[in-house]
Amino acid sequence: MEVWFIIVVSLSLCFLFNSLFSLLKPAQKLPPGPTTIPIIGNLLWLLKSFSELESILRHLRPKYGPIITLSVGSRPAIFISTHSLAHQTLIQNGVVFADRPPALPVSKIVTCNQHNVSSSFYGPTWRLLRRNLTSEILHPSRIKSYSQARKWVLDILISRLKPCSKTGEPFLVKQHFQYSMFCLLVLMCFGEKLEEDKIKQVERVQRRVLLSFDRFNILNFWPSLTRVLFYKRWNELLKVKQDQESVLIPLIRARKNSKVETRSIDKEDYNKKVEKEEFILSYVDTLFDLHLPEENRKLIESEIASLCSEFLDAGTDTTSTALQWIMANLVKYPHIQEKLFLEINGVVGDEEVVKEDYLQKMSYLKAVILEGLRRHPPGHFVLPHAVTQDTVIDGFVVPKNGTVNFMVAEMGRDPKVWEDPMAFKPERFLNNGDQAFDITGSKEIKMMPFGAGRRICPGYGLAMLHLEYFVANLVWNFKWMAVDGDDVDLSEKQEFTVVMKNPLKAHISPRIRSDVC
Ligand code: HEM
Repeated sequence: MEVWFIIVVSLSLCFLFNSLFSLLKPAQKLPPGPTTIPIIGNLLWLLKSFSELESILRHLRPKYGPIITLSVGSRPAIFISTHSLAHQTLIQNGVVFADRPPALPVSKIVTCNQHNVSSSFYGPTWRLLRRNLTSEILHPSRIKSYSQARKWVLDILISRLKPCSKTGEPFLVKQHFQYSMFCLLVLMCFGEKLEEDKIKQVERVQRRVLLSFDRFNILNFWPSLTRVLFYKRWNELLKVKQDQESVLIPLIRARKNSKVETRSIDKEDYNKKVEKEEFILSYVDTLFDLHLPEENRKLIESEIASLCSEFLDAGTDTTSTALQWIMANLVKYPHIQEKLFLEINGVVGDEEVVKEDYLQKMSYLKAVILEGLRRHPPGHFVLPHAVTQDTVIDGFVVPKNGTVNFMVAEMGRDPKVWEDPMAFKPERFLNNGDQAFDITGSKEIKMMPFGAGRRICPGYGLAMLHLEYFVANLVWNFKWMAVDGDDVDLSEKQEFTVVMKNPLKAHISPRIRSDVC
Protein backbone atom coordinates (compact mmCIF):
# COMPACT_ATOMS: atom_id res chain seq x y z
CA MET A 1 0.00 0.00 0.00
CA GLU A 2 2.79 2.41 1.03
CA VAL A 3 4.71 1.69 -2.11
CA TRP A 4 1.75 2.53 -4.31
CA PHE A 5 1.24 5.72 -2.37
CA ILE A 6 4.84 6.73 -3.09
CA ILE A 7 4.35 5.91 -6.77
CA VAL A 8 1.22 8.03 -7.09
CA VAL A 9 2.76 11.00 -5.24
CA SER A 10 6.00 10.85 -7.20
CA LEU A 11 4.20 10.53 -10.52
CA SER A 12 1.95 13.48 -9.72
CA LEU A 13 4.93 15.65 -8.74
CA CYS A 14 6.70 14.68 -11.92
CA PHE A 15 3.67 15.59 -14.00
CA LEU A 16 3.30 18.90 -12.19
CA PHE A 17 6.96 19.88 -12.80
CA ASN A 18 6.72 18.74 -16.38
CA SER A 19 3.61 20.84 -17.01
CA LEU A 20 5.13 23.90 -15.32
CA PHE A 21 8.29 23.45 -17.33
CA SER A 22 6.40 23.19 -20.62
CA LEU A 23 4.42 26.35 -19.78
CA LEU A 24 7.68 28.24 -19.42
CA LYS A 25 9.02 27.00 -22.77
CA PRO A 26 8.03 28.74 -26.03
CA ALA A 27 5.18 26.97 -27.84
CA GLN A 28 6.35 24.17 -30.09
CA LYS A 29 4.26 22.44 -32.68
CA LEU A 30 5.18 18.79 -32.50
CA PRO A 31 4.01 16.48 -35.27
CA PRO A 32 0.37 15.49 -34.65
CA GLY A 33 -0.71 12.42 -32.73
CA PRO A 34 -3.38 11.06 -30.43
CA THR A 35 -3.88 12.80 -27.09
CA THR A 36 -2.57 10.77 -24.21
CA ILE A 37 -3.79 10.75 -20.61
CA PRO A 38 -0.74 12.26 -18.88
CA ILE A 39 1.51 9.85 -16.95
CA ILE A 40 -0.72 6.79 -17.26
CA GLY A 41 -0.85 7.11 -21.04
CA ASN A 42 2.90 7.75 -21.25
CA LEU A 43 3.52 4.67 -19.14
CA LEU A 44 1.15 2.51 -21.19
CA TRP A 45 2.86 3.46 -24.44
CA LEU A 46 6.19 2.54 -22.85
CA LEU A 47 4.97 -0.97 -22.18
CA LYS A 48 4.00 -1.63 -25.80
CA SER A 49 6.30 -3.64 -28.02
CA PHE A 50 7.49 -2.24 -31.36
CA SER A 51 5.17 -4.60 -33.26
CA GLU A 52 2.15 -3.34 -31.29
CA LEU A 53 3.21 0.25 -31.95
CA GLU A 54 3.63 -0.55 -35.63
CA SER A 55 0.06 -1.72 -36.08
CA ILE A 56 -1.32 1.21 -34.03
CA LEU A 57 0.68 3.67 -36.15
CA ARG A 58 -0.63 2.07 -39.34
CA HIS A 59 -4.17 2.84 -38.18
CA LEU A 60 -3.28 6.38 -37.09
CA ARG A 61 -1.63 7.33 -40.37
CA PRO A 62 -4.80 8.16 -42.41
CA LYS A 63 -5.85 10.57 -39.65
CA TYR A 64 -2.51 12.20 -38.72
CA GLY A 65 -0.33 11.82 -41.81
CA PRO A 66 3.21 10.52 -42.39
CA ILE A 67 4.83 12.03 -39.29
CA ILE A 68 3.24 11.21 -35.94
CA THR A 69 4.08 11.89 -32.30
CA LEU A 70 3.35 9.47 -29.47
CA SER A 71 4.13 10.40 -25.87
CA VAL A 72 6.14 7.35 -24.94
CA GLY A 73 7.60 7.51 -21.41
CA SER A 74 9.12 10.88 -20.64
CA ARG A 75 10.05 11.76 -24.25
CA PRO A 76 8.02 12.49 -27.36
CA ALA A 77 8.57 9.70 -29.86
CA ILE A 78 8.27 10.77 -33.48
CA PHE A 79 7.54 8.22 -36.18
CA ILE A 80 8.26 8.78 -39.86
CA SER A 81 6.64 6.48 -42.39
CA THR A 82 7.37 7.91 -45.86
CA HIS A 83 10.36 7.65 -48.15
CA SER A 84 10.49 11.36 -48.91
CA LEU A 85 10.57 12.38 -45.23
CA ALA A 86 13.17 9.69 -44.51
CA HIS A 87 15.32 11.14 -47.29
CA GLN A 88 14.76 14.71 -46.12
CA THR A 89 15.86 13.83 -42.58
CA LEU A 90 18.49 11.09 -42.88
CA ILE A 91 20.19 12.20 -46.09
CA GLN A 92 19.50 15.92 -46.60
CA ASN A 93 19.79 16.71 -42.87
CA GLY A 94 22.03 13.75 -42.15
CA VAL A 95 24.25 15.33 -39.49
CA VAL A 96 21.36 16.68 -37.42
CA PHE A 97 19.52 13.33 -37.44
CA ALA A 98 22.59 11.18 -36.71
CA ASP A 99 22.41 11.27 -32.93
CA ARG A 100 21.09 8.58 -30.58
CA PRO A 101 18.91 9.26 -27.52
CA PRO A 102 20.30 8.67 -24.03
CA ALA A 103 20.03 4.93 -23.38
CA LEU A 104 17.26 3.59 -21.18
CA PRO A 105 18.57 2.05 -17.94
CA VAL A 106 18.57 -1.56 -19.19
CA SER A 107 20.43 -0.67 -22.41
CA LYS A 108 22.85 1.41 -20.36
CA ILE A 109 23.90 -1.72 -18.51
CA VAL A 110 24.04 -3.90 -21.63
CA THR A 111 26.04 -1.34 -23.66
CA CYS A 112 28.41 -0.33 -20.81
CA ASN A 113 27.13 3.26 -20.76
CA GLN A 114 26.67 3.57 -24.50
CA HIS A 115 30.23 2.50 -25.34
CA ASN A 116 29.42 0.72 -28.57
CA VAL A 117 28.81 1.78 -32.16
CA SER A 118 25.04 1.55 -32.30
CA SER A 119 24.24 3.33 -29.04
CA SER A 120 26.94 6.00 -28.74
CA PHE A 121 26.09 9.64 -29.26
CA TYR A 122 27.08 11.30 -32.52
CA GLY A 123 30.57 12.48 -31.58
CA PRO A 124 34.23 11.49 -31.30
CA THR A 125 33.67 8.14 -29.52
CA TRP A 126 31.13 6.98 -32.11
CA ARG A 127 33.40 8.16 -34.92
CA LEU A 128 36.35 6.22 -33.51
CA LEU A 129 34.41 3.00 -32.93
CA ARG A 130 32.59 3.13 -36.25
CA ARG A 131 35.73 3.99 -38.24
CA ASN A 132 37.60 1.16 -36.56
CA LEU A 133 34.88 -1.35 -37.51
CA THR A 134 34.48 -0.13 -41.09
CA SER A 135 38.13 0.32 -41.97
CA GLU A 136 39.60 -2.64 -40.09
CA ILE A 137 36.93 -5.33 -40.58
CA LEU A 138 34.24 -4.28 -43.04
CA HIS A 139 36.49 -2.80 -45.71
CA PRO A 140 36.02 -4.76 -49.00
CA SER A 141 39.64 -6.00 -49.02
CA ARG A 142 39.36 -7.25 -45.44
CA ILE A 143 35.99 -8.86 -46.18
CA LYS A 144 37.70 -10.72 -49.02
CA SER A 145 40.31 -12.02 -46.59
CA TYR A 146 37.58 -13.87 -44.68
CA SER A 147 36.60 -15.98 -47.70
CA GLN A 148 38.21 -19.13 -46.22
CA ALA A 149 36.16 -18.58 -43.08
CA ARG A 150 32.97 -18.46 -45.15
CA LYS A 151 33.94 -21.65 -46.99
CA TRP A 152 34.62 -23.36 -43.65
CA VAL A 153 31.14 -22.38 -42.43
CA LEU A 154 29.50 -23.38 -45.71
CA ASP A 155 31.03 -26.87 -45.32
CA ILE A 156 29.65 -27.05 -41.77
CA LEU A 157 26.18 -26.03 -42.95
CA ILE A 158 26.12 -28.42 -45.90
CA SER A 159 27.35 -31.32 -43.76
CA ARG A 160 24.55 -30.65 -41.26
CA LEU A 161 21.94 -30.59 -44.05
CA LYS A 162 23.15 -33.64 -46.00
CA PRO A 163 21.65 -36.20 -43.59
CA CYS A 164 18.27 -34.40 -43.89
CA SER A 165 18.49 -34.63 -47.67
CA LYS A 166 19.18 -38.37 -47.45
CA THR A 167 16.24 -39.20 -45.18
CA GLY A 168 13.92 -36.72 -46.90
CA GLU A 169 12.41 -35.99 -43.48
CA PRO A 170 11.07 -32.45 -42.93
CA PHE A 171 13.24 -30.39 -40.58
CA LEU A 172 13.35 -26.92 -39.00
CA VAL A 173 15.91 -24.82 -40.84
CA LYS A 174 16.21 -22.04 -38.26
CA GLN A 175 18.76 -23.54 -35.88
CA HIS A 176 21.07 -24.57 -38.75
CA PHE A 177 21.12 -21.03 -40.14
CA GLN A 178 21.59 -19.45 -36.73
CA TYR A 179 24.41 -21.79 -35.76
CA SER A 180 26.22 -21.27 -39.09
CA MET A 181 26.10 -17.49 -38.78
CA PHE A 182 27.44 -17.79 -35.24
CA CYS A 183 30.36 -19.98 -36.40
CA LEU A 184 31.25 -17.31 -38.95
CA LEU A 185 30.89 -14.23 -36.76
CA VAL A 186 32.64 -15.88 -33.78
CA LEU A 187 35.59 -16.64 -36.06
CA MET A 188 35.64 -13.05 -37.40
CA CYS A 189 35.31 -11.70 -33.87
CA PHE A 190 37.89 -13.83 -32.02
CA GLY A 191 40.03 -15.14 -34.89
CA GLU A 192 39.71 -18.79 -33.82
CA LYS A 193 37.82 -21.81 -35.13
CA LEU A 194 36.29 -22.79 -31.82
CA GLU A 195 34.87 -26.20 -30.95
CA GLU A 196 31.14 -26.70 -31.48
CA ASP A 197 30.28 -26.67 -27.77
CA LYS A 198 32.17 -23.39 -27.25
CA ILE A 199 30.37 -21.75 -30.19
CA LYS A 200 27.05 -22.99 -28.84
CA GLN A 201 27.90 -21.53 -25.45
CA VAL A 202 28.50 -18.12 -27.04
CA GLU A 203 25.27 -18.47 -29.02
CA ARG A 204 23.34 -19.34 -25.85
CA VAL A 205 24.47 -16.34 -23.79
CA GLN A 206 24.00 -13.95 -26.71
CA ARG A 207 20.50 -15.15 -27.49
CA ARG A 208 19.56 -14.95 -23.83
CA VAL A 209 20.44 -11.25 -23.74
CA LEU A 210 18.62 -10.59 -27.02
CA LEU A 211 15.45 -12.38 -26.11
CA SER A 212 15.11 -10.97 -22.60
CA PHE A 213 14.76 -7.28 -23.57
CA ASP A 214 10.96 -7.47 -23.41
CA ARG A 215 11.06 -9.00 -19.94
CA PHE A 216 13.36 -6.25 -18.64
CA ASN A 217 11.47 -3.40 -20.30
CA ILE A 218 9.55 -2.53 -17.14
CA LEU A 219 12.88 -1.82 -15.35
CA ASN A 220 13.38 1.18 -17.64
CA PHE A 221 10.62 2.98 -15.85
CA TRP A 222 11.85 4.83 -12.79
CA PRO A 223 14.85 2.65 -11.91
CA SER A 224 15.15 3.90 -8.34
CA LEU A 225 11.62 2.62 -7.76
CA THR A 226 11.71 -0.55 -9.85
CA ARG A 227 15.02 -1.48 -8.15
CA VAL A 228 12.90 -1.95 -5.02
CA LEU A 229 9.70 -3.25 -6.57
CA PHE A 230 11.37 -5.61 -9.05
CA TYR A 231 14.66 -6.30 -7.31
CA LYS A 232 14.58 -9.95 -8.39
CA ARG A 233 14.32 -8.92 -12.04
CA TRP A 234 17.14 -6.40 -11.65
CA ASN A 235 19.31 -9.18 -10.22
CA GLU A 236 18.30 -11.38 -13.12
CA LEU A 237 19.42 -8.67 -15.58
CA LEU A 238 22.78 -8.33 -13.84
CA LYS A 239 23.17 -12.12 -13.85
CA VAL A 240 22.43 -12.31 -17.59
CA LYS A 241 25.12 -9.68 -18.21
CA GLN A 242 27.55 -11.44 -15.86
CA ASP A 243 27.00 -14.81 -17.59
CA GLN A 244 27.63 -13.19 -20.94
CA GLU A 245 30.90 -11.66 -19.74
CA SER A 246 31.98 -14.94 -18.15
CA VAL A 247 31.87 -16.51 -21.63
CA LEU A 248 33.23 -13.60 -23.71
CA ILE A 249 36.01 -12.29 -21.45
CA PRO A 250 38.07 -15.56 -21.40
CA LEU A 251 37.94 -15.55 -25.23
CA ILE A 252 39.14 -11.93 -25.24
CA ARG A 253 41.98 -12.72 -22.82
CA ALA A 254 43.05 -15.81 -24.77
CA ARG A 255 43.19 -13.76 -27.94
CA LYS A 256 45.13 -10.99 -26.26
CA ASN A 257 47.76 -13.47 -25.14
CA SER A 258 48.01 -15.14 -28.52
CA LYS A 259 48.24 -11.75 -30.20
CA VAL A 260 51.18 -10.82 -28.00
CA GLU A 261 52.86 -14.11 -29.00
CA THR A 262 52.15 -13.54 -32.69
CA ARG A 263 53.49 -10.02 -32.51
CA SER A 264 56.67 -11.22 -30.90
CA ILE A 265 57.59 -13.43 -33.88
CA ASP A 266 59.59 -11.63 -36.54
CA LYS A 267 57.78 -9.63 -39.19
CA GLU A 268 58.57 -12.03 -42.04
CA ASP A 269 57.08 -15.01 -40.17
CA TYR A 270 54.09 -12.90 -39.21
CA ASN A 271 53.45 -11.92 -42.86
CA LYS A 272 53.78 -15.55 -43.92
CA LYS A 273 51.19 -16.55 -41.34
CA VAL A 274 48.76 -13.90 -42.63
CA GLU A 275 49.43 -14.92 -46.24
CA LYS A 276 48.80 -18.59 -45.51
CA GLU A 277 45.68 -17.53 -43.61
CA GLU A 278 47.05 -19.16 -40.45
CA PHE A 279 46.42 -15.84 -38.75
CA ILE A 280 43.17 -13.95 -39.29
CA LEU A 281 42.91 -10.37 -38.12
CA SER A 282 39.86 -10.48 -35.89
CA TYR A 283 37.54 -7.75 -34.61
CA VAL A 284 38.77 -8.11 -31.04
CA ASP A 285 42.40 -7.58 -32.19
CA THR A 286 41.43 -4.13 -33.41
CA LEU A 287 39.96 -3.13 -30.05
CA PHE A 288 42.89 -3.68 -27.68
CA ASP A 289 44.79 -0.55 -28.66
CA LEU A 290 41.91 1.83 -29.31
CA HIS A 291 42.15 5.03 -27.35
CA LEU A 292 38.90 6.78 -26.37
CA PRO A 293 39.39 10.43 -27.33
CA GLU A 294 36.93 11.97 -24.88
CA GLU A 295 38.00 9.97 -21.85
CA ASN A 296 41.68 9.71 -22.76
CA ARG A 297 41.97 6.01 -21.95
CA LYS A 298 41.87 2.54 -23.50
CA LEU A 299 38.78 0.34 -23.49
CA ILE A 300 38.27 -1.77 -20.39
CA GLU A 301 37.50 -5.49 -20.68
CA SER A 302 33.75 -5.23 -20.19
CA GLU A 303 33.56 -2.54 -22.90
CA ILE A 304 35.48 -4.82 -25.27
CA ALA A 305 33.01 -7.59 -24.38
CA SER A 306 30.11 -5.26 -25.11
CA LEU A 307 31.57 -4.34 -28.52
CA CYS A 308 32.12 -8.03 -29.35
CA SER A 309 28.57 -8.76 -28.27
CA GLU A 310 27.26 -6.00 -30.54
CA PHE A 311 29.31 -7.39 -33.44
CA LEU A 312 27.96 -10.91 -32.88
CA ASP A 313 24.32 -9.83 -32.53
CA ALA A 314 24.40 -7.37 -35.41
CA GLY A 315 25.88 -9.93 -37.78
CA THR A 316 24.11 -13.14 -36.79
CA ASP A 317 20.46 -12.63 -35.88
CA THR A 318 19.71 -10.13 -38.67
CA THR A 319 21.36 -12.25 -41.36
CA SER A 320 19.98 -15.62 -40.25
CA THR A 321 16.49 -14.08 -40.00
CA ALA A 322 16.79 -12.67 -43.54
CA LEU A 323 18.14 -16.01 -44.76
CA GLN A 324 15.16 -17.83 -43.34
CA TRP A 325 12.63 -15.42 -44.91
CA ILE A 326 14.31 -15.71 -48.30
CA MET A 327 14.44 -19.52 -48.20
CA ALA A 328 10.79 -19.57 -47.07
CA ASN A 329 9.81 -17.68 -50.21
CA LEU A 330 11.90 -19.98 -52.39
CA VAL A 331 10.09 -22.95 -50.87
CA LYS A 332 6.70 -21.27 -51.26
CA TYR A 333 7.33 -20.27 -54.88
CA PRO A 334 9.16 -23.19 -56.56
CA HIS A 335 9.19 -21.41 -59.94
CA ILE A 336 11.39 -18.65 -58.43
CA GLN A 337 13.70 -21.26 -56.93
CA GLU A 338 14.01 -23.01 -60.31
CA LYS A 339 14.73 -19.74 -62.11
CA LEU A 340 17.46 -19.03 -59.58
CA PHE A 341 18.88 -22.54 -59.91
CA LEU A 342 19.07 -22.14 -63.69
CA GLU A 343 20.91 -18.84 -63.32
CA ILE A 344 23.43 -20.45 -60.97
CA ASN A 345 23.85 -23.38 -63.31
CA GLY A 346 24.60 -21.05 -66.21
CA VAL A 347 27.48 -19.50 -64.28
CA VAL A 348 28.86 -22.37 -62.21
CA GLY A 349 28.68 -25.25 -64.69
CA ASP A 350 29.66 -28.52 -63.01
CA GLU A 351 31.53 -27.10 -60.04
CA GLU A 352 30.51 -28.26 -56.56
CA VAL A 353 30.56 -24.87 -54.91
CA VAL A 354 29.27 -21.45 -55.93
CA LYS A 355 32.48 -19.49 -55.41
CA GLU A 356 32.30 -15.89 -54.27
CA ASP A 357 33.77 -14.59 -57.50
CA TYR A 358 30.76 -15.97 -59.39
CA LEU A 359 28.19 -14.04 -57.36
CA GLN A 360 28.56 -10.77 -59.21
CA LYS A 361 27.49 -12.50 -62.42
CA MET A 362 24.11 -13.44 -60.91
CA SER A 363 21.64 -10.60 -61.22
CA TYR A 364 18.58 -12.72 -60.42
CA LEU A 365 20.21 -13.90 -57.18
CA LYS A 366 20.76 -10.28 -56.14
CA ALA A 367 17.12 -9.50 -57.05
CA VAL A 368 15.90 -12.39 -54.87
CA ILE A 369 17.93 -11.10 -51.90
CA LEU A 370 16.73 -7.50 -52.35
CA GLU A 371 13.13 -8.64 -52.67
CA GLY A 372 13.55 -10.65 -49.46
CA LEU A 373 14.87 -7.59 -47.62
CA ARG A 374 12.11 -5.37 -49.03
CA ARG A 375 9.24 -7.72 -48.19
CA HIS A 376 10.67 -9.03 -44.91
CA PRO A 377 13.16 -6.55 -43.43
CA PRO A 378 14.61 -8.16 -40.27
CA GLY A 379 14.04 -4.86 -38.40
CA HIS A 380 10.70 -3.11 -38.99
CA PHE A 381 12.21 0.04 -37.45
CA VAL A 382 15.78 1.31 -37.54
CA LEU A 383 17.34 1.93 -34.13
CA PRO A 384 15.91 5.07 -32.52
CA HIS A 385 17.61 8.25 -33.72
CA ALA A 386 17.75 11.67 -32.05
CA VAL A 387 18.48 15.15 -33.37
CA THR A 388 21.51 17.15 -32.29
CA GLN A 389 19.32 20.29 -31.98
CA ASP A 390 15.61 21.22 -32.27
CA THR A 391 14.78 21.03 -35.97
CA VAL A 392 11.78 21.82 -38.17
CA ILE A 393 10.63 19.15 -40.63
CA ASP A 394 7.49 19.41 -42.73
CA GLY A 395 6.37 22.39 -40.60
CA PHE A 396 6.74 20.51 -37.29
CA VAL A 397 9.36 20.72 -34.59
CA VAL A 398 11.44 17.65 -33.92
CA PRO A 399 12.76 18.34 -30.41
CA LYS A 400 16.18 17.42 -29.13
CA ASN A 401 14.70 15.55 -26.17
CA GLY A 402 12.66 13.26 -28.43
CA THR A 403 13.37 10.08 -30.35
CA VAL A 404 12.95 9.77 -34.10
CA ASN A 405 11.88 6.41 -35.49
CA PHE A 406 11.66 5.26 -39.09
CA MET A 407 9.09 2.70 -40.23
CA VAL A 408 11.19 0.47 -42.46
CA ALA A 409 8.60 -2.21 -43.25
CA GLU A 410 5.92 0.37 -44.11
CA MET A 411 8.25 1.97 -46.66
CA GLY A 412 9.12 -1.34 -48.30
CA ARG A 413 5.42 -2.18 -48.62
CA ASP A 414 4.09 1.20 -49.69
CA PRO A 415 1.73 0.70 -52.68
CA LYS A 416 2.53 4.22 -53.90
CA VAL A 417 6.13 3.14 -54.51
CA TRP A 418 5.90 -0.62 -55.03
CA GLU A 419 3.37 -2.22 -57.34
CA ASP A 420 1.56 -5.16 -55.70
CA PRO A 421 3.80 -4.70 -52.64
CA MET A 422 2.85 -7.82 -50.70
CA ALA A 423 3.78 -10.14 -53.59
CA PHE A 424 7.26 -11.69 -53.72
CA LYS A 425 8.51 -10.65 -57.17
CA PRO A 426 12.31 -10.44 -57.57
CA GLU A 427 11.77 -9.28 -61.17
CA ARG A 428 10.90 -5.80 -59.91
CA PHE A 429 14.65 -5.32 -59.22
CA LEU A 430 15.65 -6.36 -62.74
CA ASN A 431 13.94 -3.58 -64.63
CA ASN A 432 16.47 -0.89 -63.83
CA GLY A 433 18.47 -1.27 -67.04
CA ASP A 434 22.17 -1.33 -66.22
CA GLN A 435 21.75 0.59 -62.99
CA ALA A 436 22.19 -1.44 -59.82
CA PHE A 437 19.61 -0.75 -57.13
CA ASP A 438 21.05 1.71 -54.59
CA ILE A 439 20.42 0.15 -51.19
CA THR A 440 21.99 3.15 -49.42
CA GLY A 441 19.20 5.47 -50.65
CA SER A 442 21.62 8.35 -51.19
CA LYS A 443 19.69 9.79 -54.19
CA GLU A 444 16.25 8.46 -53.37
CA ILE A 445 14.97 6.14 -50.65
CA LYS A 446 12.59 3.44 -51.88
CA MET A 447 13.29 1.02 -49.05
CA MET A 448 15.81 1.07 -46.19
CA PRO A 449 16.35 -2.37 -44.61
CA PHE A 450 19.83 -1.18 -43.51
CA GLY A 451 18.77 2.37 -42.59
CA ALA A 452 20.21 5.36 -44.47
CA GLY A 453 22.55 8.28 -43.91
CA ARG A 454 25.33 8.55 -41.35
CA ARG A 455 24.03 5.73 -39.17
CA ILE A 456 23.38 3.33 -42.03
CA CYS A 457 24.32 -0.22 -41.11
CA PRO A 458 28.09 -0.41 -41.68
CA GLY A 459 27.73 -4.16 -42.28
CA TYR A 460 25.39 -3.95 -45.28
CA GLY A 461 28.08 -5.04 -47.79
CA LEU A 462 29.04 -8.01 -45.64
CA ALA A 463 25.40 -8.92 -45.02
CA MET A 464 24.59 -8.86 -48.76
CA LEU A 465 27.62 -11.07 -49.46
CA HIS A 466 26.63 -13.56 -46.73
CA LEU A 467 23.05 -13.74 -48.02
CA GLU A 468 24.07 -14.15 -51.67
CA TYR A 469 26.75 -16.76 -50.88
CA PHE A 470 24.61 -18.93 -48.62
CA VAL A 471 21.37 -18.70 -50.63
CA ALA A 472 23.23 -19.55 -53.86
CA ASN A 473 24.96 -22.55 -52.28
CA LEU A 474 21.84 -23.80 -50.53
CA VAL A 475 19.89 -23.78 -53.81
CA TRP A 476 22.85 -25.21 -55.77
CA ASN A 477 23.22 -28.17 -53.40
CA PHE A 478 19.60 -29.00 -52.58
CA LYS A 479 16.10 -28.76 -53.94
CA TRP A 480 13.97 -27.14 -51.25
CA MET A 481 10.35 -28.28 -50.93
CA ALA A 482 7.37 -27.54 -48.74
CA VAL A 483 6.18 -30.23 -46.37
CA ASP A 484 3.27 -32.10 -48.01
CA GLY A 485 -0.04 -30.45 -47.26
CA ASP A 486 1.62 -27.45 -45.56
CA ASP A 487 1.51 -23.99 -47.02
CA VAL A 488 4.51 -21.90 -45.98
CA ASP A 489 3.08 -19.44 -43.47
CA LEU A 490 4.56 -15.94 -43.76
CA SER A 491 3.04 -14.58 -40.51
CA GLU A 492 5.42 -12.51 -38.44
CA LYS A 493 6.50 -12.42 -34.82
CA GLN A 494 8.61 -9.80 -33.06
CA GLU A 495 11.69 -11.13 -31.32
CA PHE A 496 14.96 -9.15 -31.47
CA THR A 497 14.25 -9.12 -35.21
CA VAL A 498 10.91 -9.83 -36.89
CA VAL A 499 10.99 -13.60 -37.42
CA MET A 500 8.64 -16.20 -38.90
CA LYS A 501 5.84 -16.89 -36.43
CA ASN A 502 5.84 -20.49 -37.64
CA PRO A 503 9.51 -21.17 -38.40
CA LEU A 504 10.21 -22.64 -41.81
CA LYS A 505 9.97 -26.42 -42.03
CA ALA A 506 11.08 -27.90 -45.32
CA HIS A 507 12.40 -31.05 -46.84
CA ILE A 508 15.30 -31.15 -49.20
CA SER A 509 16.74 -33.51 -51.76
CA PRO A 510 20.18 -33.48 -53.38
CA ARG A 511 20.25 -31.69 -56.74
CA ILE A 512 20.75 -33.95 -59.73
CA ARG A 513 22.46 -31.43 -61.96
CA SER A 514 22.53 -33.62 -65.07
CA ASP A 515 18.73 -33.10 -65.22
CA VAL A 516 19.17 -29.48 -66.17
CA CYS A 517 18.14 -28.83 -69.73
C1 HEM B 1 20.71 -8.64 -43.04
C2 HEM B 1 21.58 -8.16 -42.18
C3 HEM B 1 21.52 -6.82 -41.50
C4 HEM B 1 20.48 -5.93 -41.42
C5 HEM B 1 19.08 -6.04 -42.02
C6 HEM B 1 20.95 -4.80 -40.63
C7 HEM B 1 20.19 -3.69 -40.35
C8 HEM B 1 20.63 -2.62 -39.59
C9 HEM B 1 19.83 -1.46 -39.26
C10 HEM B 1 18.40 -1.23 -39.71
C11 HEM B 1 20.59 -0.65 -38.49
C12 HEM B 1 20.15 0.68 -37.84
C13 HEM B 1 20.43 1.85 -38.76
C14 HEM B 1 19.97 3.15 -38.13
O1 HEM B 1 19.84 3.25 -36.92
O2 HEM B 1 19.68 4.09 -38.89
C15 HEM B 1 21.88 -1.28 -38.31
C16 HEM B 1 22.91 -0.75 -37.57
C17 HEM B 1 24.10 -1.39 -37.37
N1 HEM B 1 24.50 -2.60 -37.92
FE1 HEM B 1 23.44 -3.76 -39.18
N2 HEM B 1 22.25 -5.03 -40.26
C18 HEM B 1 22.65 -6.25 -40.77
C19 HEM B 1 23.89 -6.84 -40.66
C20 HEM B 1 24.96 -6.30 -39.98
C21 HEM B 1 26.28 -6.85 -39.93
C22 HEM B 1 26.73 -8.12 -40.68
C23 HEM B 1 27.03 -6.05 -39.11
C24 HEM B 1 28.48 -6.17 -38.70
C25 HEM B 1 29.11 -7.27 -38.51
C26 HEM B 1 26.17 -4.97 -38.66
C27 HEM B 1 26.55 -3.96 -37.79
C28 HEM B 1 25.76 -2.88 -37.46
C29 HEM B 1 26.19 -1.79 -36.56
C30 HEM B 1 27.53 -1.72 -35.81
C31 HEM B 1 25.15 -0.86 -36.53
C32 HEM B 1 25.13 0.46 -35.77
C33 HEM B 1 25.54 1.61 -36.71
C34 HEM B 1 25.61 2.99 -36.05
O3 HEM B 1 24.83 3.27 -35.14
O4 HEM B 1 26.45 3.78 -36.48
N3 HEM B 1 24.93 -5.15 -39.20
N4 HEM B 1 21.88 -2.48 -39.01
